[in-house]
Amino acid sequence: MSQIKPDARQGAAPADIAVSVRNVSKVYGDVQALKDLSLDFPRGELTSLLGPSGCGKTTLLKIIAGLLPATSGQIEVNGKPVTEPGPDRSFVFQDFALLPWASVIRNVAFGLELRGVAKSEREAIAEKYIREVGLAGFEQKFPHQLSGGMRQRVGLARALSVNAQVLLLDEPFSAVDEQTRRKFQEDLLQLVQNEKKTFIFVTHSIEEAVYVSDQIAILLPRPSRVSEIIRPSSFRNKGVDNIRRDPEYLDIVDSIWASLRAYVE
Ligand SMILES: Nc1ncnc2c1ncn2[C@@H]1O[C@H](COP(=O)(O)OP(=O)(O)OP(=O)(O)O)[C@@H](O)[C@H]1O
Repeated sequence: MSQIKPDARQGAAPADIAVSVRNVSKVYGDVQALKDLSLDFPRGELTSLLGPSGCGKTTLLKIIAGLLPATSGQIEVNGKPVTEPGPDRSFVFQDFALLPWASVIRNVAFGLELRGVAKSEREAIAEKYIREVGLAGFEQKFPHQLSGGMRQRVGLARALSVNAQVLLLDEPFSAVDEQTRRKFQEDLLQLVQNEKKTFIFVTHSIEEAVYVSDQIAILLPRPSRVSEIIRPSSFRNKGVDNIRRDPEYLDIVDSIWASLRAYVE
């Protein structure tokens, strides 16, 4: 692994940066949620934001999505300042945000429908991503006929089908059981490899962050700042079944827990 202190990050992170967060602060009334936070997200990689509850992870994700203005500082996606939501980014919400009256295929194709893409074309694209997230055969089902985990996959397929280059995932696996969660994590690794998109992933789980990430940004609270950036190196290509017993994986999990345990009330 490489551990990068935030102020030394430029030297060690890959040069091809898809999303750059520079000196971002966010104040809600008298709560300073983020303070002078800077962080780079390398293109084609998955970066996790990990930190105690209330440390501003969702706030940062929403600012990158353009759903919330920063109080100060800049965000750039592919070198362009973010001022509002745009087609280059897609947010997968914690609570699914599916259309209850629409079938899986219509839900997945919905972003393309809004963009005026013809029905046959958008359904072909939706089919591809429905397969890729493991929902083949469920195209004509409705959200209430699916488990929470399956609904989450519909949200992910919808985000992929609009071909956004940056996918923002806010605790996408929090509502599913442990076995489903593990399967999702494996699938996510595969998706990151296949899709070459930039994933920004919020999670509360140290193990999950280490399992799925190319880069982990540890955020500490009150006010939120980046305390450490960790880039696991040795286990990523050893196969999904071997990661959890890899010595580097176990070391990183332990060292993150040592950093965060003081913040658990
Ligand atoms: N709309 C809001 N108005 C006022 N304060 C807010 C608002 N949204 C978030 N906050 C505060 O900002 C801080 C950061 O919240 P945020 O939800 O970004 O943290 P988080 O790390 O995502 O938390 P969690 O892990 O619990 O989801 C918290 O103190 C929270 O109470």
